[in-house]
Amino acid sequence: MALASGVRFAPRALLRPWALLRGTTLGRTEPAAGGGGDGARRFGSQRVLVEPDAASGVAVMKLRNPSNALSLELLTELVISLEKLENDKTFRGIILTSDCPRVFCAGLDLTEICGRNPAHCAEYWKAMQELWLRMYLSSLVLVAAINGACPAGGCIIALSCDCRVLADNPKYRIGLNETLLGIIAPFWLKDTYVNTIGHRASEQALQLGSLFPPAEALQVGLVDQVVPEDQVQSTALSEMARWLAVPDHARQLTKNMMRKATADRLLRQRDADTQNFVSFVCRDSIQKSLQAYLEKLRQRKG
Ligand SMILES: CCCCC/C=C\CCC/C=C/CC(=O)SCCNC(=O)CCNC(=O)[C@H](O)C(C)(C)COP(=O)(O)OP(=O)(O)OC[C@H]1O[C@@H](n2cnc3c(N)ncnc32)[C@H](O)[C@@H]1OP(=O)(O)O
Repeated sequence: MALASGVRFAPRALLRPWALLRGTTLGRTEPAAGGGGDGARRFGSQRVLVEPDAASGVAVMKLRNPSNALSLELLTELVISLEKLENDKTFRGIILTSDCPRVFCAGLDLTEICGRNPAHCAEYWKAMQELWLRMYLSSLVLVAAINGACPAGGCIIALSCDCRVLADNPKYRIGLNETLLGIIAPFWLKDTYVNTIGHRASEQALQLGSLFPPAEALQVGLVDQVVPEDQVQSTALSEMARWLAVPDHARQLTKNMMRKATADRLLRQRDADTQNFVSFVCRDSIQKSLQAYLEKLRQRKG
């Protein structure tokens, strides 16, 4: 499997991705609902459903994990689906959206880093880096159709796309709220934020752990459009058409020119970034606050 980073990254899950997917439908195709014609075959896995439309060259990728928390399995399945579409010259764009009601993506799956050993935390963080690198540098046009809450790691997934359309619902807030959980966004999340909304706005939003409701997200430039919920998908398709109207080679080289330095910074320090992450999250104090936070989330439900 070709990796965005070259040769250094080889988490067990990605070396044996199919082992994780035993019993799932990844690799199998089935007719899309209401489809059946050319290009209407969907494929997917337990946690990622892909609805490809060969005629338009656009695939809709739907996340369908509980709360779309980024578990190791979800990260792995996302990378595999992305790679599959990247390698198929039929496709020029992906619309990324959620199949879970009210949540686009809940960010890091905190159960992957709470009560786990350092080796697991390292494997998990490398998978997170890998997904970000692949999305951020993807040659395809990625449009995020954000149809639910989008905190922290969810916001990073959205920021890795080329364009963001957010549903106009005050509950669907978006931003990097790490500081409020007592954790710190690593430099590459910070860089992605700065590249999108600028230095001063990022400085404020990161320190305050701001989660922006739709109108404010639009104002600060975190999203490109805010539309009624039932128009998110159609607006994402219109945005996609606008981006696909540009010749691929020119758009791809320009994207690379804009993003490469940010990605290279992580590639140069990937191991150190992993070590920082692991030593930080494995501290007793951080483990205690993660535990308390997870407990709060579980109780809130009841
Ligand atoms: C100095 C060196 C520094 C080095 C770097 C160090 C650290 C870097 C780490 C930085 C990166 C952090 C990025 C992150 O993503 S942290 C995660 C942040 N995410 C959140 O805070 C979101 C928490 N979730 C929510 O706010 C809500 O769940 C919601 C997304 C708004 C959805 O609300 P609702 O629809 O009401 O769903 P529930 O709240 O009932 O949740 C359902 C279910 O899902 C569980 N859950 C939710 N989020 C997570 C999660 N992120 N991880 C794990 N599990 C989650 C929740 O507990 C419920 O579970 P049960 O059904 O089992 O009860």
